[in-house]
Amino acid sequence: MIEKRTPLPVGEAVKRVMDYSITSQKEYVSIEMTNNRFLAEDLVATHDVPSFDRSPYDGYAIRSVDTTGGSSSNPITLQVVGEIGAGFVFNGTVEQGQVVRIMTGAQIPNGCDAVVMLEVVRELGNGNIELKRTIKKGDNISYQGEDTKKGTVLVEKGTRINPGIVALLATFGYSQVPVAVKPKIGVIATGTELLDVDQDLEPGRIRNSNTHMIMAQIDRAGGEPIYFGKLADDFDTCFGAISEILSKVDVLITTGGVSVGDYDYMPAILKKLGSDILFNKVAMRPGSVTTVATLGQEKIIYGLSGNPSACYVGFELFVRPVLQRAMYSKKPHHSKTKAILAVDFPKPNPFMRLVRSKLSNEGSRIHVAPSGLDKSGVVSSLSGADCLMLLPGGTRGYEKGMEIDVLLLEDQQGSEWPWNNIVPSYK
Ligand SMILES: Nc1nc2c(c(=O)[nH]1)N[C@H]1C(S)=C(S)[C@@H](COP(=O)(O)OP(=O)(O)OC[C@H]3O[C@@H](n4cnc5c(N)ncnc54)[C@H](O)[C@@H]3O)O[C@H]1N2
Ligand code: MOO
Ligand SMILES: [Mg+2]
Repeated sequence: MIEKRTPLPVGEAVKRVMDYSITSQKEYVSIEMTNNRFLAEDLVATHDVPSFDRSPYDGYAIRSVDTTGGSSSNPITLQVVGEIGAGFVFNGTVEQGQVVRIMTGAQIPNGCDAVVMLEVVRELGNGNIELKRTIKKGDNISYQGEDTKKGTVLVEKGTRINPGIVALLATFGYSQVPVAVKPKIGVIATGTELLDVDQDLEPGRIRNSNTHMIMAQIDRAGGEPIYFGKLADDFDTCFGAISEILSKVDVLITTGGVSVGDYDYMPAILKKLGSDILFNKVAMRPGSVTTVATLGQEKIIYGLSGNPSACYVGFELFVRPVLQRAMYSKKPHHSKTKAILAVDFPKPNPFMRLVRSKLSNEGSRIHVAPSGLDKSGVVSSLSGADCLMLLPGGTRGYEKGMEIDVLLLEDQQGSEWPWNNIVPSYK
């Protein structure tokens, strides 16, 4: 008799894994290694930027009062008393009728309150310049602190570091940066049919693609995969290997063997391990057989489906947010947005469908279409997928032109909780 499983709504299943959290420690890494890592502390401005008033142009630093009344019919002559490039400071104070030749980035000399660009003055060749206009106080000055003020929290702990954040880290002198330690995730494939990537095809057998895909997904999510190879569908072999791996990692992902087939040993292995099953059936397609179990307070075991598309979706929904939150992210889930359905989905389905899809700009609207064949066992639809359509179940199907929700796979912003208010559209 086949065991009866009760399907859990997708949001409820995600909530169950999120209730069981893991947390990363902090480590310091050199700034060159920080792109895509997660900040383990708030990034606070340790000084004003710029830290001194400076020139945004190549030109002359002047006293605006000296240009009063200046015009094409009343040119003003001023005396050049110095010259500074970026990195140099003019010593002394600029007096009435004097200017300093100044280059972009150099500190404004004492006494000056504006800059005129090189293009608007005439060099008279005798150490003087001529100016045919009146300049206002403050013209062409980048003031101290106009970019950012000392003490401002510029980036919150838990934010994924991007090139702009790297620029801030450098600006404030962080040569060693506090980041979250990457969670280490064990990955293992089960399936007697599986060949290694470098093996030739044999009758009835396929190459193991799932673990390689998942390791790339772990990397994309900011974690560190540890590959434990593949196992044949044999209870004792799988039980022994999985028990041993669990002593080495806090999170283990297995693929295959979670359904009800004769060689699907994961349910029995999880039982013998004494794990608590958070769920073993989710009201979603693909990935309905996705199983998540916990062992004590410390370990999570993900039994992802063997079917490639189901495996992929199971990771993005249930593993990724756990990794992101372990690294202090406040927005650990994929972000959700609206798009216009570009094709019909006439077939109703009792479960929510998560269709691997691609967005495109059509005029002013964003359209979404499947990125390939919408079947759980399909691998080719994954390469072009940048989002998952969310088509709630129990409807009479979906029609081209309807506005639907999609989860963005490549978006770095993330969301706090995308699983509310997913509105089913009706024909
Ligand atoms: N009688 C029923 N049969 C099935 C049900 C069901 O409810 N009743 N569920 C179906 C659904 S839905 C899914 S999804 C699959 C889940 O299968 P398993 O997780 O048990 O995975 P396997 O049986 O091991 O393999 C399924 C499929 O995937 C291929 N596979 C497995 N591992 C890999 C890998 N590492 N790389 C690439 N492809 C892999 C495998 O060869 C099979 O074709 O069960 C349905 N059946
Ligand atoms: O659980 Mo299966 O992935 O629905 O096809
Ligand atoms: Mg199976």
